[in-house]
Parts: sequence; C-alpha cells; structure tokens
Amino acid sequence: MLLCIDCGNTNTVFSIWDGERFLCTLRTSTHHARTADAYFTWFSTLIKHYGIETDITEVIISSTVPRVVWNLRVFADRFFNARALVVGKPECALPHPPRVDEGTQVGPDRLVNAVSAFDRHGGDIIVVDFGTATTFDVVSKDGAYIGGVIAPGVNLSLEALHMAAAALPHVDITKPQRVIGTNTVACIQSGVFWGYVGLVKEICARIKAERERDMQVIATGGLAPLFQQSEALFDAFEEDLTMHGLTVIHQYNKDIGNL
Ligand SMILES: Nc1ncnc2c1ncn2[C@@H]1O[C@H](COP(=O)(O)OP(=O)(O)OP(=O)(O)O)[C@@H](O)[C@H]1O
Ligand SMILES: CC(C)(CO)[C@@H](O)C(=O)NCCC(=O)O
Ligand SMILES: [K+]
Repeated sequence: MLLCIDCGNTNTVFSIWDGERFLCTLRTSTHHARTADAYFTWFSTLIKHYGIETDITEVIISSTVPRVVWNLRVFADRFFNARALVVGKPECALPHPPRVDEGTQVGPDRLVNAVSAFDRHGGDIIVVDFGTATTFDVVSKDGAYIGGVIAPGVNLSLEALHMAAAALPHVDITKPQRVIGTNTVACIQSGVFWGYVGLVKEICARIKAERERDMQVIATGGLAPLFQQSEALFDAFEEDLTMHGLTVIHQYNKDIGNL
C-alpha cells in the first residue's frame, strides 16, 4: 500500500491508497517541529480507531513547507522501512516537466494538481485550489504545468483584516444572501465572498483569453463547494485532486523504473 502525504502551509493530509481506492484520509495541522515519532503516534492511533488494516510499503510526499520534509522522511523510513519519493526533488520524475522561468521552484502541490487534472481530464485545464493561498495552475494541451496565478487564500484574507484593523473581528467565511452588509460581520463576509467570486471569474476569463481557447476549470480545496454555490464557477469540484495526483506520480516513477 502507498501512503500519500500532502503537506500544505496550514494542514497536512495523509491518505492510504490500496491500488484501487483511498482507505482513509487523516488531517493534522502543519508544524515544522513535529517529529517522526509524533507523526506515528498520531497516525497509528487514528488507524486503530478506524479499524483499518494497513500494510504500507511505499510513501510519496508533496510538501509546500521544506522544513517538514526531513521529519516525514524519517517517519517513512523508521516506521514503514520506505524511502519516500518527494515531489519536486530531482529523483522524482514528472510525466511532463513544467515550462516556467529558469530557477523557478514551482510549489509541489501545484505540480501534483497539474498531473492529476491532466490524468483525469486531458489538457487545456485550469486548476483552482482554495488552500492557504488560492492558486490557479494552468495545464497545457500536452499536460505540462505552464504557469498560473497566486492570490491570498480566503481564510488568510479574513485573518489579515482582523489582524490589521483594530475594530474588525475574526469572521468565518459564508455565502451572504446580499451584497450590502448592514453589520460589520456581514460587510466583511460580503467583501471576501463576492470578492473571491469576482477574482475567480476574472482570472479564469483572462487565462482563457490569453491562451485563446476554452479551458475546463477544475476546483479543489475545502472552500471550493462554498463558492460553487453562488454560480457555476467551475466545471468540476474534486476533493481528492491532489491525492490522486500523488498516486499518478508514484505509478509513473514505478513505470519508468525509477523506484
Ligand atoms: N464552510 C467552511 N468554512 C470555513 N472553512 C472551511 C469550510 N469548509 C472547509 N473549510 C476549511 O477549508 C480548509 C480546506 O483545507 P485545504 O486542504 O483545502 O486547505 P488548507 O488546509 O487550508 O491549506 P493548505 O493545503 O495550504 O494547508 C480546511 O482548513 C477547512 O477547515
Ligand atoms: C503557492 C503555494 C503556497 C500554494 O500552496 C505553494 O504552491 C508554494 O509555496 N509555491 C511556491 C511558488 C510557486 O508555486 O511558484
Ligand atoms: K492543499
């Protein structure tokens, strides 16, 4: 079995792939100081709680936080006797190398999203990922990541308002019924919710215009369904997009004899 680890700036997600389906998905907050032993304590407790029979022999990691990789590698090595494949490292091959400016370190989560979307839908795709940042990953017709857009994440924008303005409270995102807020909370929710609806529409329209073609828009990340409620911003929502991409990249490295 393959353990897929997707480490974002806010949350780290573990998912076990048995070759046909994901047996479970476990989420913890990202802490660079968490040790391999601490990961295992947490992981084994939950696996036992859910009564999952696991036989993990392989591990793949995507991490947007470089400092956590070392402890995750030790975790894979110590507890599963596995040498982890780490996306973005030279030893991890990708089906299509990214076409970006020389010296650019594309976020591994974005590379994984591009591979995943191409595997499921073919090329000419925009992936919108609502994580710590809201990212747009542009996938060419032949499946390469060719660039994109990075905007502040929804929760980050809400947090920034609260942090910077003494009179603004912490607010959770929700879909407001109206645009004109008649209290502070409603005003903030309107600004962020409708602001992001506009941001997604405008950026996707401009990407399509720049590429001079229609493109499918695939959304992922916990907040995507909330935004889809307003109007059809995306052609599809795929909760497991990044995890699926990790399985595809792992299989690709096996197929080319890299593992
Ligand atoms: N209705 C909602 N209101 C507020 N937050 C939500 C809602 N639905 C999901 N979320 C949050 O969205 C986030 C989705 O996680 P996701 O993995 O997409 O990104 P992240 O963990 O925030 O960022 P990163 O992957 O960069 O660490 C979770 O933190 C979850 O608590
Ligand atoms: C943009 C984030 C933070 C989104 O998780 C991540 O992909 C990242 O750190 N990227 C590095 C820069 C880039 O992707 O161009
Ligand atoms: K993510």
